[in-house]
Amino acid sequence: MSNKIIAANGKINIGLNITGKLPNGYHLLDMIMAPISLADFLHIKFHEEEGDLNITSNLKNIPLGPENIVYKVYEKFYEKTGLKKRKVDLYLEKNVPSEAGLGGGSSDGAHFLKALNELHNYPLNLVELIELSKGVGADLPFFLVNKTARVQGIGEILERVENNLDCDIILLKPEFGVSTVAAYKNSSKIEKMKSANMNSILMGLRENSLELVKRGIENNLEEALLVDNENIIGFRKKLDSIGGLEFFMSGSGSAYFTFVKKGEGKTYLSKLEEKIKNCKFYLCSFL
Ligand SMILES: C[C@@](CO)(OP(=O)(O)O)[C@H](O)COP(=O)(O)OP(=O)(O)OC[C@H]1O[C@@H](n2ccc(N)nc2=O)[C@H](O)[C@@H]1O
Ligand SMILES: Nc1ncnc2c1ncn2[C@@H]1O[C@H](COP(=O)(O)OP(=O)(O)O)[C@@H](O)[C@H]1O
Repeated sequence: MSNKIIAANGKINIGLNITGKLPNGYHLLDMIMAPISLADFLHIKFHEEEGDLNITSNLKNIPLGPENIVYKVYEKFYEKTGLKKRKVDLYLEKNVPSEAGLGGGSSDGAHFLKALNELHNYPLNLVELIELSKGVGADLPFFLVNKTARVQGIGEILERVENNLDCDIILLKPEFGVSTVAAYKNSSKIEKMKSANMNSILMGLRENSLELVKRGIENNLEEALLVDNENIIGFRKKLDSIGGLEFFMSGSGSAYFTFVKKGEGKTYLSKLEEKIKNCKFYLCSFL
């Protein structure tokens, strides 16, 4: 038997353009994704004998059976490799809020897949891992590389990019969630979507220029939700009324983030806590 504790970090999307749609309904994307220090922890006990995966967690509002992303990865890994299923006990210590656009569940799944592949002495290479994980969720391939990257395709085409942005990140998670499916569905209601300026974002990340990064950010999924999602419309209004800071939605939301100067995160966070109610705040950094 072997025990492991693995950090499964979250991510933020820095700019998200929808560039097309596949016959299967999935959308083609062009976005920057960056790993952040906020993380879940996978407490894994791998047994010698054959068996099944048993998941427990500190959270009660996520599925702990076959609907859990980690369970889906477990099934697919053994199906693909043909190896005998190991008995595994997993305690999922959740810190990344769910339905936030921070990739919480996706990261759990991708990190568990890497641990399974290592346990069995690497039967799958990175291309095979990406192919397998993409079938579980579009956000999983990013976490297999887990470095700041330009992400295209449905989420499986990854090109690492330089990220020298030296700042504190404040995440804001309002108490409501957002359905990723609804966000994508809504995008077809918009004639002409704004477009994130990837060159400005990439240059800003490379040159550590917050200005260049912020100037380039647009998120087509936020634009889509602003069509008729009352929760997002109300929260966006609230954020726009706060002077001095710019807020950006991560992925399909409902979490937003803002960049502040390194070391000033705590001060800004307490000011925001006074101004915005029914919202959780997280101070973190790029990983
Ligand atoms: C929006 C993004 C941006 O990074 O992240 P989150 O906000 O979820 O963190 C991802 O595209 C979400 O990836 P993920 O959450 O893994 O999506 P999946 O489970 O694969 O798909 C859920 C549903 O979202 C839609 N979907 C997802 C990805 C994609 N490229 N096109 C889509 O249209 C499909 O309707 C799909 O059935
Ligand atoms: N390991 C997991 N952690 C969190 N949510 C999970 C997990 N497995 C499945 N889910 C389900 O996936 C959805 C949100 O997944 P998550 O990746 O946390 O959100 P997002 O993709 O918006 O960042 C929720 O409906 C939740 O019930």
